[in-house]
Order: sequence, then C-alpha cells, then structure tokens
Amino acid sequence: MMKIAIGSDHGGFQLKERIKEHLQSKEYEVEDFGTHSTQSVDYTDFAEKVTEAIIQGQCEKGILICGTGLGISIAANKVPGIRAALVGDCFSAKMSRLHNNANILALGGRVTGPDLAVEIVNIWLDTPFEGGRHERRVNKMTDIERKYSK
Ligand SMILES: O=C(CO)[C@H](O)[C@H](O)[C@H](O)COP(=O)(O)O
Repeated sequence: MMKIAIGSDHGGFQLKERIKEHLQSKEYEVEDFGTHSTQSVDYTDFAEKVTEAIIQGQCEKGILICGTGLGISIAANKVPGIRAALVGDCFSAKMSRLHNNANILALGGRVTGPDLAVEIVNIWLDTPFEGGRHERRVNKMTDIERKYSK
C-alpha cells in the first residue's frame, strides 16, 4: 500500500488529524510529520519535512495543510522535484493528478470543510497521471527548476 507523508501547521492541525484517520481506515501507511497540537508553529518547517520524505523516496505522495494552503504549498514548491497543488474542489483534485502529476496535495484547513477535504483526498489518491502531452509539460517544469538551481 502507498506510503503517504502528511504535515500541517496549527491552522491545518484539525484537518490533518481527520485526514490521517481517514487514510488509516483505508489502510494507507501514513507518516505524520506534525504538527501535533494547535500551538502556533511555522508552516515552512512542515513543508520541509514532508518534501524531504518524498525526495528521499521514503514516501510516495504527500498532503500538506495550513490555514489557507497557500504558504505551505508555496514553500513546498521551492523544492526541486515537488509539484504541490493547492486544491479546494473535486475537479481540480482530479486534474492536478491527470495533467500535473502533483506529488503533494495542499489543503486549507480554514477554507475547505472536512467532508469535502476527504472527498478531494480520495479523488487525488485514486487518479493516475495521464502522461502524453502532459508529460512534455511536466518535463518542462523540471527544465525550469534546473535552469534556476545553483
Ligand atoms: O501560510 C498560511 C497562509 O499563507 C497559512 O494559512 C497559515 O496557517 C497562517 O498564515 C497562520 O496564521 P496565524 O495567524 O499565525 O494562525
């Protein structure tokens, strides 16, 4: 079964717990990188931990949650090889896999309700990358990363 890295700041903590429970009930292996309470923390630290787990091959995919999903997805996308998609609807969840081969799903714990978030997670995990013309475009993202990394 796929191993999923999950992380959040305080603004995403409650939704992280809900999603973690859901994933475990579906028998996914979940590595929880924190945070572990509603005490204020910096979303960047959790973006770094989850992206590291993916880049090192420890986990296949990741889920990151902050208040809006903005800061944590922006931080995650600084890491070469990471394609973090901030999603708040089912159609975008599907397209972020089909067309963008997103390896991280970002959610806003203060934006997206828990039931919708669970539905988004299900769709995102069940949708494969379509490849074809989309592979060419994703490869061009990698070219951009290479061009600007020192
Ligand atoms: O990074 C964010 C927005 O881009 C997240 O929503 C954070 O969770 C939020 O900024 C945290 O705000 P707080 O006032 O420190 O709780």
